Amino acid sequence: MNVLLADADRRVIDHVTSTWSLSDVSLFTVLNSTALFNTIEENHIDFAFIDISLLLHKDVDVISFLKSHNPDAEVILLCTQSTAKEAEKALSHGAASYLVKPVEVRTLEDVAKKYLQGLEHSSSYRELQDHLLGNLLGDTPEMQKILRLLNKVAPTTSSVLITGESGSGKEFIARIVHRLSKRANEPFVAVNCSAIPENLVESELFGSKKGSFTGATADKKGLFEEANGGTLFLDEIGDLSLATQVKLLRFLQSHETRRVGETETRYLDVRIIAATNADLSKAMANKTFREDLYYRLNTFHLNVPPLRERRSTIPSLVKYFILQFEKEQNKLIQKIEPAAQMALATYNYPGNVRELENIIEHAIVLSENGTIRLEDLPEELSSQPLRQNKELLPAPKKHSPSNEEPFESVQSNSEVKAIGYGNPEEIITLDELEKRHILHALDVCKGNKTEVAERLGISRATLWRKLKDHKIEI
Ligand SMILES: Nc1ncnc2c1ncn2[C@@H]1O[C@H](COP(=O)(O)OP(=O)(O)OP(=O)(O)O)[C@@H](O)[C@H]1O
Repeated sequence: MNVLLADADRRVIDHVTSTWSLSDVSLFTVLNSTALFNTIEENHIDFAFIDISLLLHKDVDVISFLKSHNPDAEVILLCTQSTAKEAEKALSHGAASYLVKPVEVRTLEDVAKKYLQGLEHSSSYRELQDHLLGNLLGDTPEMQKILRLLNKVAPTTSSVLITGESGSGKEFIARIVHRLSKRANEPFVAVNCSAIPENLVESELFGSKKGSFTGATADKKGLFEEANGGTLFLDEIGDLSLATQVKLLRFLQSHETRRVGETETRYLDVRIIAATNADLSKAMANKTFREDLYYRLNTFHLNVPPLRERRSTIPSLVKYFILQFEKEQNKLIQKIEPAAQMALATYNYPGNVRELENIIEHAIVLSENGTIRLEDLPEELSSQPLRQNKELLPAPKKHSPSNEEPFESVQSNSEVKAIGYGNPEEIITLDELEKRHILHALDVCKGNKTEVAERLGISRATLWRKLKDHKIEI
C-alpha cells in the first residue's frame, strides 16, 4: 500500500518520516502542490493525508484529481483548530474525515491500517458481492472492480460518473448505487439530457417562475428539486450545453440552485450520478465539455464493460429476463433449444444488455410449447454466429473412431475461441468446452446425430452418452 502525506510544514514531514514504523506501507511525503500532483500522477496512491492548505491548486481540487487516478483512494484531511471548519466543509469534496493537528504518528498509522483492513473485510461489500457476483453483473475482473467501488461509493454523497456503451447497464448500476445508499427511500430521478430541447433544459432541471418565459404559466419545480434528498441521474451528460454545465458545476460546488426567473436560491441535498457513452476527454479537448465539471463528476468513475466482454453473465441474464417477461406475457418457458442457446451465447450484442432483453421478450412472444427455438430469435442472431464459426473452423477432418481427441482443432485455434467461445480471457472448464462444441456441431449438422458423431470422430453411442451427460435435449 502506498500512503501519501502532504504538508507544507517541513517539521511535520521530518517527524513523521523518522518515526513511521509500518514496514509494509510505503510512505510518500510532499511539501508543496506541484510535488503533490506529480506524486499522484506517478504512483498508485491508496491513501492520503493532505493538509487543508494544499487542497486546491490552480482551481483543481486535489481529491478529485487523486480519485480520477485511483477511485478507491481514501483521503483524510489535516487541519488546525482554526481551519477545522474549512475541513468539515471540504468533506463534501470526497474526503473521508479530518484530523486536527498536532497528530501522533501512531494515529496516522492506525488510521491507514484500519483503512487497509476495511478494504478487505467490509461486510456490506461481501453481502453485495454474494448477491450479485456471478449473477446479473458477472464475475469478470472489471465487474468485480465495479462491485468493490459500488460498495465504497454508495454510502458517500460523492458524485459518480458512469461510462459505457449504450445499453450496457449504466442506469441499472446508478440505481444500485442509489439503492445501497442512505438515500434509498428517497427519490431517484432519471433524466436523459439529450432528450430535452436545448431551450427547455434549464427550466426542466432547475425549475422556473411563472411568467419567466413564454409558456411558463405557473411556478414549476425543476428535476433537482424533485430529487431533493435523493439521487439525480443525468444520462448523456456530454450533451449538456456549456451554459447548463456552468449551472451544474455551481450546484456541485454550493448545493444551491435557482429557478429560471427567480433571484432567490435554494439549498438542495441531491446526489448526482452522471452517465455518458461519449468520449469526454475528446469533448474536453474540443472545449465542448468543461474540464472542471469533469473532475467534479469524476470523483468516482465506473466503466461498465460491454456485454460481449462478460459473456459468462449471459445465462443468468437470460433467466432473469425470461422470469420477467413470462409473467408479463402469461407464458411459461421450460427450455431453450440447444441451437438457440448456442446463438445466444455467441452473438456479439452491439446493443448490449438492452438488446438481449429485447431478444428474450421477442422470443417469448414467438415461443411455442414452452420452448424457445432458434427461429424465435431475430435473424441477425441466429445466422451471424454460425456463419462466423463456419468460416473460422478448419475444414472437417475424417477422424478414425479411435481418435480420442475430438476438440484438438478447436483448442488450437485461438480465433475460434475468441469468437465462438466468448472472451479470449475467459477460461471455461473442459466439460463446458465439450458441451459447447457438441452444441455447435449439432447446429452445423442441423441436428443430424449420425453426421455429428461422424464429424466429431466418436461413435453414435458415445454421442448419446455425452448428450445425456450434458443434459442436451434434442
Ligand atoms: N446487469 C443487469 N441485470 C439486469 N438487467 C440489466 C442489467 N444491465 C442492464 N439491464 C437492463 O438492460 C436495459 C438497458 O440498461 P440501461 O438502461 O441501464 O443501459 P444504459 O447503459 O443506461 O443505456 P443508455 O446508454 O442507452 O442510456 C434496462 O432495461 C436495464 O434494466
